[in-house]
Amino acid sequence: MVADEAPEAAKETGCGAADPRLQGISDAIRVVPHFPKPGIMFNDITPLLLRPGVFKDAVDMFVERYRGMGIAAVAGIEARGFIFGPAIALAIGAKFIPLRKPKKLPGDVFSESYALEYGTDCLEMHVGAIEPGERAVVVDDLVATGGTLSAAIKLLERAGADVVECACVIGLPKFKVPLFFFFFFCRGQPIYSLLSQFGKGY
Ligand SMILES: O=P(O)(O)OC[C@H]1O[C@H](OP(=O)(O)OP(=O)(O)O)[C@H](O)[C@@H]1O
Ligand SMILES: Nc1ncnc2[nH]cnc12
Repeated sequence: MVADEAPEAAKETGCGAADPRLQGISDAIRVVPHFPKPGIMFNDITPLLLRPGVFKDAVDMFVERYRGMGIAAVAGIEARGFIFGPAIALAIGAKFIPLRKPKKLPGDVFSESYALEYGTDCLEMHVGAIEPGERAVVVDDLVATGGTLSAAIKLLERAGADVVECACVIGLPKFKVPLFFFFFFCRGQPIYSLLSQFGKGY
């Protein structure tokens, strides 16, 4: 069942309000109140994954945006960035870089800690995964406070990468700085999200 508070198609994030695929993507997001903590409205993308056509629409929209842009690497954030990132990377001919939670990667790593809507966490990336000057896109399912994306951008920039954009299915207004600024930019990098939750009372 998909709750009617599901995010709306983004109006101004560059993907075009009229794209008919966005309604199906929006309809396939389930909002679960009070998960994993009281007060959190959890946006669950798993119903979308059960609809292959809708899942493909979401991946295709990212691929259409990033194909031909000289993107060398798609960096996916554990865990839900691992669902969308590899498909996008393969389709645009880029490598996939997993940005993992602590102590999962066996080699030398860069580490960045960050604050979450419901806790704190850390991301790690293998040293040598990306070369200085390579163009990268960061992929995740959702941006809320932007803390996770900020940590991902910091990791890539520490390795000398050129982070072109961050790509998410859902943008939630959990902003710590003025709304307009933060929705479109995270550490100076643009955020492209297919859906947004503006005006829904979050
Ligand atoms: O914009 P932010 O406030 O940083 O929140 C967004 C992050 O939160 C969720 O992951 P979570 O940390 O819950 O990890 P999980 O995917 O491993 O459950 C989501 O998949 C993003 O990575
Ligand atoms: N409200 C939310 N729903 C799903 N994932 C999240 N990550 C951070 N906030 C979230």
